[in-house]
Amino acid sequence: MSLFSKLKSRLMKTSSKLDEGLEAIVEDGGVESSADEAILADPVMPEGVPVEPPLEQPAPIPETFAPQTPIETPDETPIEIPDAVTPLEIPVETVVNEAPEPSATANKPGLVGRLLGRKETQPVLRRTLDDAMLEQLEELLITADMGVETSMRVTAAMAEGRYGKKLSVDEIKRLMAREIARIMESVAKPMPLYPKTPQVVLVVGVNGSGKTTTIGKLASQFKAAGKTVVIAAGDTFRAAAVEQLQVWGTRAGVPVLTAPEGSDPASLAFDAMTKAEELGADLLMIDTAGRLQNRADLMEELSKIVRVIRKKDATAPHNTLLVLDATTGQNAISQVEIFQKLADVSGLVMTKLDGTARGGVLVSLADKFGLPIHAIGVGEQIDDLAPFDPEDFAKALMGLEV
Ligand SMILES: Nc1nc2c(ncn2[C@@H]2O[C@H](COP(=O)(O)OP(=O)(O)OP(=O)(O)O)[C@@H](O)[C@H]2O)c(=O)[nH]1
Repeated sequence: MSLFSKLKSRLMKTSSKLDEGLEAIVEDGGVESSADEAILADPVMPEGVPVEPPLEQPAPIPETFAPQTPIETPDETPIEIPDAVTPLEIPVETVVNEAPEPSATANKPGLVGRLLGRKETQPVLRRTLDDAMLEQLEELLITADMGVETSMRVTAAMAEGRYGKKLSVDEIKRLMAREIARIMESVAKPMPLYPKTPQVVLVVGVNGSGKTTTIGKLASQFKAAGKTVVIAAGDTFRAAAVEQLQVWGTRAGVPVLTAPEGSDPASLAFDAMTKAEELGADLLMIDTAGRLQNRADLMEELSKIVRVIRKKDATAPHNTLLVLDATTGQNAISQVEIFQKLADVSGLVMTKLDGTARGGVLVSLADKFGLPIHAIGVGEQIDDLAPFDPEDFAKALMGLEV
């Protein structure tokens, strides 16, 4: 199964919610019209046109992490990621030359066609885009957790130049997917890898958001890329959290450094730095506690970890990943606001996008904060961490085919 098909099947809850909603909206006052009517109404959106304008070059294949020019050591060459980690299944856009010319899409058969028995195009239900319809579309996006502002932005963009025109469900989906992909384009950035080692990755987020699982998945991908990884179980106050991380370490084949229950997480982080240096590790991933009940304590805990690791490397941590749970919907927005105050968040990973009808929250996050989205979690298995591709995501969210 291609990565896109997998993503699409995993995002089914959000897309089917949007699908059902869109059908109900178009049925409400929609009239049947021939398929070619849309072309007359809106020449820029013939059916089958790709969401994005055709690319001259094939789109780059996204990964959950990427080599990048170092901050501190600009002379060193970026690390090369072996092909083993390239998500080979990701389809490269091949639709470039397949978009039919509008005239070719107006495929009502002529006399010869009719004589040869070609069928008339099936009539499609379309509704005229007016204020009432726009309001309904906006509400639908809000129910998928896209947030009020982002939902308004998406519907306003799709309405531009199309007010009073007739639109079908499929046309609305394509217009929306195009706008969503546009909003998310600038935040789709794989996690940067630096030549400086050990690269310290601090992983933050509320308990249960999927930090442990994401660390395990990332460690497994790094390992497959030939990197040496060390994990530090920084949530020393919860034995269950440490055990869970050990399970993931075993799965990924990566050592997990632990400390006795209740010991100082900063001291563990310091020891982990020492160990990672001794082992010549490329990456040190530090799990942290996510108790928001006492924010002052958590802030102190996180800043102490940072202070201590900076004694060994003044540039650390090199990444601070905030892990967010998609099933919390708009609550993820306030989590970003809180963690931005607690730590210097450098990028996001959104988990549990499978099985939730609230996948639109990622669009809202991208629109509101513009923080890089490195990867998305689409299941509980070790390989269920996908690179974030805005176009595939937008299409999957809207239930469209590539
Ligand atoms: N369906 C699904 N479940 C996920 C995903 N990521 C994590 N989970 C599940 O979410 C639950 C919590 O994940 P953890 O990784 O333990 O979360 P945590 O943030 O480390 O939580 P604590 O250990 O309590 O701090 C587990 O049951 C995971 O299997 C995902 O992408 N999809």
